[in-house]
Amino acid sequence: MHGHRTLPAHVSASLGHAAPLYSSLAALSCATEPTRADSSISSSRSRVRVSLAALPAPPAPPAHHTTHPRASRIPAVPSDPWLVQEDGAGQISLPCHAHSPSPAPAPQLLPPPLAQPLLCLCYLLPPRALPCRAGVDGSARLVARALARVLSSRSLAGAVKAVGAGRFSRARVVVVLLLLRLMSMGHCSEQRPGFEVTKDWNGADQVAIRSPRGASVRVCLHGGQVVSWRNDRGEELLFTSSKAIFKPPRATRGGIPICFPQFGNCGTLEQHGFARNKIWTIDEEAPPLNYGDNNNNKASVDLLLKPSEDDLKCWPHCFELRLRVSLSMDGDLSLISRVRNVNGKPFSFAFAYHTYLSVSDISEVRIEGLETLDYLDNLSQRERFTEQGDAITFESEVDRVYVGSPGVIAVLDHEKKRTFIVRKEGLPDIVVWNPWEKKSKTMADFGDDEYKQMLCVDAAAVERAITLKPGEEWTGKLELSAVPSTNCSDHLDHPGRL
Ligand SMILES: O=P(O)(O)OC[C@H]1O[C@@H](O)[C@H](O)[C@@H](O)[C@@H]1O
Repeated sequence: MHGHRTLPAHVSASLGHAAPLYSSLAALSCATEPTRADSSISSSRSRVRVSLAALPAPPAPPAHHTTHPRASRIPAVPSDPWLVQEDGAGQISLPCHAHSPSPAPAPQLLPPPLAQPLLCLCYLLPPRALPCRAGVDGSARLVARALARVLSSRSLAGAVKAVGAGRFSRARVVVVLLLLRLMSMGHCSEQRPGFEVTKDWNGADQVAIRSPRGASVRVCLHGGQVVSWRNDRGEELLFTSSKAIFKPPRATRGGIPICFPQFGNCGTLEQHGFARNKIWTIDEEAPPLNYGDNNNNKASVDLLLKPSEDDLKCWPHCFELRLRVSLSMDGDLSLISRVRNVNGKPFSFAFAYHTYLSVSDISEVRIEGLETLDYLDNLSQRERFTEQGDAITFESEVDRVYVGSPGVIAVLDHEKKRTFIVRKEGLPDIVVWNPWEKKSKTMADFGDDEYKQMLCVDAAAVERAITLKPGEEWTGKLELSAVPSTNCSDHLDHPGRL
């Protein structure tokens, strides 16, 4: 049976904003050449073969697994968010099946006079102009060409002939092409690859992003908290306590809790503010970032927190707190937070990425980049001291706010021969915390000896509150890389690379 076909969700995701175009073309194809859409077609000239034939349907998702509306546009195979696969012989597989929570909408037929230039467009768009993941690895053009072939013919000329009878001057085709290209380029910088949404222990949504090389990050909507960051060998880079309590409204001991709008107990709110205890939402409509964040080669998810009625009672300021969590191809993790004042009057806040780094043994760890800085010692009523010359090492409890710190610091784990490079923007301070033995024993959600395996190094704005006037927005960025210690000097030599 041959009816109008929509593109599989996999393919739609890879085509991004261009997907409706291809769907329409697919519909046209089915209308004109019904037998071809379900069969494998080979082009001996191009050696491109596209198989739209039935592939095994993916297994039904487990009961605890939901697919977010946006995630329905991403591959069913979560380990491949970059989607389009291409083998050495130039073969592209476009699986027909992808589970989608809602029935696919019926495609709209394009009138041939419109379809003709659009088909040309499929052929002519350069990869970068396609606002999609496939564009990142350069295979969008191949997909477009292959699709066009499946739709109608083996060559552009044949395809155009098969699709429409209308005649267009070259100039008109070029104008349409340029317009569409401009439109797609506008979306290009903000287009983000997909992610997978599952449930955590408490039924709260959790977002997973995976890079093709195997690195991954998981973010919990409870707290907007990154709870796991793994490198491409699958090694966990963030610490989470074995005694962590994963139950809202308690903050989870580990990962990267967001401290907002208060840091510590310096204010009237609960310790570290309420953001880490709230349920965030996935932000489908995140506005573009004001400054350049090169999202190519990154997969990301945008989260949003707005104050509830209860929040407004204890902190009467209307805000929007956005968090973009991105994972690069290399496995670097970046967090970009934006706080917008949607209030009628100014407000001030503190902020910190309370980052629990996983270390081999705290006695083997040192921090470079904070030497000679002033710090406020939380263990001495925030008295101000100056760090003396050397890299910071650990022999007892530490709870300090290093003020006016540089944009890049390094945390070296001697035993693991691993260095965390911490880059930050918009966050002048670095908080360093390790509870050590005695305090560990007083913490219900922390193992007695776990202080040896963690070190909190928080990019933060603590000493001086950030003030926003009505309508103003603040941005604070953290980027984390974990590199072999032998390579870390490269990173430290380029402090401006954020
Ligand atoms: O137990 P919490 O609220 O997660 O805070 C842990 C620590 O977080 C650190 O950032 C603070 O500097 C410490 O003072 C605090 O003890």
